[in-house]
Amino acid sequence: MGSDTAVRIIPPQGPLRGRVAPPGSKSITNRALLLAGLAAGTSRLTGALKSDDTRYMAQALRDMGVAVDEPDDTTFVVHGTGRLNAPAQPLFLGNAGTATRFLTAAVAAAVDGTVVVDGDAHMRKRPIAPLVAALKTLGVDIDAPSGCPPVTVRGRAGGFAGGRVEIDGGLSSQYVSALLMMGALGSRPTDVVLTGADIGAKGYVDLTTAAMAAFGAAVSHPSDTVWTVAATGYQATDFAVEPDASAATYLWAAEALTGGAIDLGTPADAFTQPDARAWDFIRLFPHLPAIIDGSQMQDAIPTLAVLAAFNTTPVRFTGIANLRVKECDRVAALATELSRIRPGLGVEEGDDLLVASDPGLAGQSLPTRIETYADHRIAMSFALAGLKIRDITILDPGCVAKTYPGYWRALASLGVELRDEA
Ligand SMILES: O=C(O)C1=C[C@@H](OP(=O)(O)O)[C@@H](O)[C@H](O)C1
Ligand SMILES: C=C(OP(=O)(O)O)C(=O)O
Repeated sequence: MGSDTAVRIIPPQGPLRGRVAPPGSKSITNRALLLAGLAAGTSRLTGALKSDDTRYMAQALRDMGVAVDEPDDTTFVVHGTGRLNAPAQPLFLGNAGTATRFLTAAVAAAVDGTVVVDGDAHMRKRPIAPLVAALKTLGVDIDAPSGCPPVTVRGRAGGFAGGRVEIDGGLSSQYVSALLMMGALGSRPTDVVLTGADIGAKGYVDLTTAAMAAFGAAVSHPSDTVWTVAATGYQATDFAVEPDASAATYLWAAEALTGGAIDLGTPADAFTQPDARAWDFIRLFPHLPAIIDGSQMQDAIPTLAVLAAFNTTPVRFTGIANLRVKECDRVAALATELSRIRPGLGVEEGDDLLVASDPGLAGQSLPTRIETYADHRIAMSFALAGLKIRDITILDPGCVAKTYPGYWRALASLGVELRDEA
């Protein structure tokens, strides 16, 4: 499905039942790919996600001389050499925040030569200045004149001494993760010190340190705001990627909305990713609480916001300011598209999103063409509205390829009828 297509969701007659395993975690796949690429030796990553975001990471590694084989749909075999070559061209990373932020730091310590880290028009609007400033304090020769990609890094493999680096992770926890993964490449230990506002979704930093440990790194966390990374480098290893918790939220919500039973193959409490917390709310549907703090499960907010439209009482989402610097301004997109379904259904109040909620929406015909802003999560979450409301059409459905290329097939396999439209 290309960007000029659309898909209309036909609400199913009854509960959705069946088995759908979500794909591998984007966050974990991109950490594991990078760490495998930085290690000397062969690492086999199984259960991995193959999607736009992970293909950009894999291709960037290939562009820097790392052989990455793909023996099947869920496996990457990475042949690291312990160093990355300067690429002949800028690294093009689409709109993959993880790949862009993680590689910006890693290439400074692993490449001898100039690397331009770049992305598409959306990525060129996503801030990276705090990470660039932090890398400068470590002596890295780096520029990002617009404060967003493209970033030019003049790397010095073997030249990173480690030391102390301060970072404000208020806009993105990915800056913290990027510095941590770079930290193990120093000649001395690195202290990553958090300043400023608290980081959203600290759980992503935990995912980073867990992946680093699997590839032989040693990270201690002596206080809430400090991580110390030993100068170990990375060791190749075989690594199993867990399923994607953010992808799971759409399936949990589809189950809740239709009163169905979808077997994901992984119980909610088995995920280590932050978005799995959304289950604690989804299972309360249609009695979601009046206020939901989204700060620790940000990528699940589109799912919860669409679910909230069918709740018995209104829901205010707080702690979501940095949803404004994701693939699109998700606070604005959610308010606009909910209100396209019914005026006033979603309202922005400062950085909060207020969802008016109306269980009576279910069963109505409300012809609506949902703009998706090239944002996979807007497409996937509004498809859920189409399970209950007739004549919901999702524009640019192909944008789900960023993290869940099989999403529409998964819905179809559960019996949801999808009609392609122009
Ligand atoms: O570290 C990660 O894997 C991610 C961190 C979060 O981003 P921010 O840290 O930019 O909020 C999340 O939204 C993104 O999808 C994945
Ligand atoms: C914010 C997201 O992605 P990223 O920052 O990795 O591009 C996301 O997947 O919702």
